[in-house]
Amino acid sequence: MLEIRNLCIRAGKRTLLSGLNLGLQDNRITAVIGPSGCGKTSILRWLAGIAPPSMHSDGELLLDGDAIATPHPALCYQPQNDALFPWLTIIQNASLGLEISGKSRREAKTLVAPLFQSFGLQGCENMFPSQLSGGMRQRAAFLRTVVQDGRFILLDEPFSALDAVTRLRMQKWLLARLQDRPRGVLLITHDLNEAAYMADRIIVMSSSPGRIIADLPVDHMRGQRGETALAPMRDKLKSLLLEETP
Ligand SMILES: Nc1ncnc2c1ncn2[C@@H]1O[C@H](COP(=O)(O)OP(=O)(O)OP(=O)(O)O)[C@@H](O)[C@H]1O
Repeated sequence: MLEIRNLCIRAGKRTLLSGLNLGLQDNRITAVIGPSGCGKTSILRWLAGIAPPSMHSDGELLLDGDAIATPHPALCYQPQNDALFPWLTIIQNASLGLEISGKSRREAKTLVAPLFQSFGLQGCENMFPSQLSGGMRQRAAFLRTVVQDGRFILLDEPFSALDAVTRLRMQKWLLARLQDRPRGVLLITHDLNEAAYMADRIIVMSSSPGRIIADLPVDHMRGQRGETALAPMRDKLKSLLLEETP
């Protein structure tokens, strides 16, 4: 269990978050939705230990009841922008997290290479990020994050740059991967259908300052949610967000 306790974030005189508490269960997908600017990315950056110096953060992070410092090897983070290094090839970028965690370059490439096919990146291994489309770069960043196999995976709009079919393919890939290797996932998304389709639990946030206004369990089994299950949840999320957005 990963627990955020009493997280306060300020940027200058502005309070973004004031006393946010959130527990994330192992092996569950928790989606976070909320209006633009309510602080979703700021929470993830804080969890990843990369909050910008212009923000002042205060709060406690506990893993199985013990306070931990960040960055922490149990937490893998995919930022909203792909953050690929332009001077590294795609396979070098995708292997980087594994290398940082102690794998040899060869070992890391052996683990990463077989996934290029499923990610639609076959043939791009030795290209540089500037030679790829935005959607391809986002998939490379997603690949880099999931292969690290952290106990908790923090995803900030991981599929936002993908076309509808590729997005669905990647969502299904992640669900299948989690079936084989259960992990806790914190998924930030603006796509209400994605939240309703993928998550076991959906947190709805409001802004100024950011706070949790709803914490909704999703009853149906992941990956087996047809339109009759998805539609009422989407409607509920939409009405909650409409109430909160001026
Ligand atoms: N480096 C920074 N320094 C100061 N303020 C920042 C910084 N980055 C973001 N902010 C401000 O913090 C607030 C929250 O931003 P954040 O990116 O966490 O929101 P968000 O909910 O993820 O938004 P979105 O859904 O648009 O990605 C915004 O008002 C933003 O302007």
